[in-house]
Amino acid sequence: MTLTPFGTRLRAAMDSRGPLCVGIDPHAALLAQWGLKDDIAGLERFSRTVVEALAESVAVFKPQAAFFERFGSKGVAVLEQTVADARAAGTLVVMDAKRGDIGSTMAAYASAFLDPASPLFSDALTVSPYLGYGSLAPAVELARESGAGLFVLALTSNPEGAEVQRAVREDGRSIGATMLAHLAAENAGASPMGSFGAVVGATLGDLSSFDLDINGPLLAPGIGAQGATAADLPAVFGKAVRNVVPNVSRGVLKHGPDVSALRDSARRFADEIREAVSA
Ligand SMILES: O=C(O)c1cc(=O)[nH]c(=O)n1[C@@H]1O[C@H](COP(=O)(O)O)[C@@H](O)[C@H]1O
Repeated sequence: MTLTPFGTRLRAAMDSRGPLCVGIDPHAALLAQWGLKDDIAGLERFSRTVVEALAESVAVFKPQAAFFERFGSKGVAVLEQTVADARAAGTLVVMDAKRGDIGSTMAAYASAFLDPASPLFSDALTVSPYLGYGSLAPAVELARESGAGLFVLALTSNPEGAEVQRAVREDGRSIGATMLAHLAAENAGASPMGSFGAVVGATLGDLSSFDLDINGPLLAPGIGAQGATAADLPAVFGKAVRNVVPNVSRGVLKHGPDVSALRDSARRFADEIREAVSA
């Protein structure tokens, strides 16, 4: 089965729903705050509530796999159901599993998340290129084949990322800039945009020294709990802001379990983003 390329599907979703991506991050502290137990039933209720509240309004959900994996196989079953429910409701799913390995093993990670026959098949997957961008080739190949996408960690939102990502190579280019250049090459010629995105934190301040014009999506975590705001987006991303998919997890999720409070919060973020991006 081959889907329409992820970049095309994402652009359509961004145009019709706005670009907001809500993270499904069932932190133990959030389960407690929602009055749920830190167990499978709590995890299941949390995830179902987020999908029911927001599946019709947001472009993308990004479930964070670790919060499900910590419950073992039953947690992974909830993750599968969450992905299936979200996709059945017409919302794109970016699986945040941050996979990255030597090529032969990367092929197995790719088939786990990017093969349409897999129970965990998602529209896109977050991947780490720090075993070398080339080690991601099996994932790039399978994504092209199935119509899925990737988000490659380029400039992450956390302060610790700089020691790797801003390190400068012999050719004078930073590692982060090199990842962006690889993605631009991957997306060359794609229209309306390619399926190979970069993760670039909204927390990073002025990024005008980086070429963010990769003809692909820029997943931008950091709004809300990590301190960035929607109003920061134009200053951080410049002209590339049109391709930004801002992610908010705790900033929205803390308003649950009340469905209308979750919806109001996501709507507020979406409005702020629209205002900032169109200004
Ligand atoms: O790949 C990611 O999604 C990611 C990359 C990054 O640089 N920073 C980052 O925060 N994330 C993820 O984005 C989400 C941010 O969550 P909040 O800080 O609660 O909005 C978490 O699931 C992080 O794992």
